[in-house]
Amino acid sequence: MFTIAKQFHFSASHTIEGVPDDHPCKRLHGHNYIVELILQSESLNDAGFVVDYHDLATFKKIIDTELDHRHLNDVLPCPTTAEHLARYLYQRASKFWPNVVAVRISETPKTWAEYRE
Ligand SMILES: Nc1nc2c(c(=O)[nH]1)N=C([C@H](O)[C@H](O)COP(=O)(O)OP(=O)(O)OP(=O)(O)O)CN2
Ligand SMILES: [Zn+2]
Repeated sequence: MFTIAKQFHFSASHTIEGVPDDHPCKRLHGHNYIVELILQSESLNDAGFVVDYHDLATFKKIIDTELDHRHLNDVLPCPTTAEHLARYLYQRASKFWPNVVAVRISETPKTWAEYRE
């Protein structure tokens, strides 16, 4: 099995509503998010790729258009946690690349959340 991954970046603000009032994430704040898109395949195409990294430019466009420099609470129809964001982007990506296996989101250098089916 071959696995590839590519990182993408965006900046956005959010609040998390479902936490106690004294939780810092209830306050308006932002992150420089890192998104990792992970794809797998048992075979390679004629060029020797799972997917050409260049073809993932469509995913960058989705992130830039839908998430970058936005308030995530206005975008996602669910809590704006890293977990939900990972699932949202997995579902967007898997429409274009059926061999997406996971999306991983980092809000800080010390944390990540991943969605895979
Ligand atoms: N399981 C989750 N926990 C938290 C999420 C999340 O999306 N999923 N999000 C947040 C905050 O939005 C933000 O990411 C802060 O995280 P935290 O690691 O607490 O960041 P800090 O820089 O404050 O961490 P230090 O403890 O200072 O290292 C919170 N939890
Ligand atoms: Zn946050």
